[in-house]
Amino acid sequence: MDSRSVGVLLAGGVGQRVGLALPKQLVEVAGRTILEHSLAVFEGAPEIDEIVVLMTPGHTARAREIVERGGYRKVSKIVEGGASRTESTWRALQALGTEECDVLLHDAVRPLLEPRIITECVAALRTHRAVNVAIPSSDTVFVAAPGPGGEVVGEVLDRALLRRSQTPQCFKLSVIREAYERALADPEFAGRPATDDCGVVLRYLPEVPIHLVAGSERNIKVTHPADLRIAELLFKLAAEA
Ligand SMILES: Nc1ccn([C@@H]2O[C@H](COP(=O)(O)OP(=O)(O)OP(=O)(O)O)[C@@H](O)[C@H]2O)c(=O)n1
Ligand SMILES: C[C@](O)(CO)[C@H](O)COP(=O)(O)O
Repeated sequence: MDSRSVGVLLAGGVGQRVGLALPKQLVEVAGRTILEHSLAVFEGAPEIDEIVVLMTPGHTARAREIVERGGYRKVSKIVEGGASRTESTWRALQALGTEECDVLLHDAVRPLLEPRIITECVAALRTHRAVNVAIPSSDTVFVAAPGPGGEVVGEVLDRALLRRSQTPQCFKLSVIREAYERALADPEFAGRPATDDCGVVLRYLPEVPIHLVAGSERNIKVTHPADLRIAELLFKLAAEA
């Protein structure tokens, strides 16, 4: 029998880099909030049984309104997010309890996620315990090094080996829970946090291979003000296609 699959929408951030009064997931793009675009993708995915939303403190009532008005029946919980992305993930794991399931942790601010990626992630979790979504880098990437007048180009990395992580990042619940329990027990974790959930698994459960599913250039993370315009354009192009 297939496992229950839970989509976790991480929407607990404040959107400091976008710099608006509202968290960016509550900003409207192409006629609806970014949060609602992401909700719609998970609600419409036949592989997803349940959705848990992590929302910025002070905005859970708005999230509930969006969920109720949009009729997103798979949403089982709206939980307050933590002070960092990893804290929000941990809160989501606590809200899920201990019964084994597949967990797909998604940045709510990636509203252009394609259903194909969810399908492939859920399929991959039948044979793998951890799955990431990634794309190759089309830019050359190097390590910046301190130089005489500021930063200079340090080591140029082998681009053929480089990938850019996206979301959803997907795990058996027992795996991601164990990784987080070890991270939270490590006094050094707070001072050197991971920038994504795969980073937590890689550091604390290195014996678990993280299988890769191909992401998409469209699956952008709305991070800076220009990304709102890019997302709008991508939705427009999709509607015209
Ligand atoms: N405490 C946090 C911080 C981030 N996130 C979520 O993680 C995703 C990726 O984070 P990011 O793009 O960094 O969002 P913000 O933290 O809101 O942005 P910023 O860093 O510019 O403040 C977003 O969907 C965001 O809402 C979260 O659930 N809880
Ligand atoms: C999880 C992530 O989207 C993978 O690329 C990224 O690490 C999130 O970074 P952010 O600084 O929290 O936006």
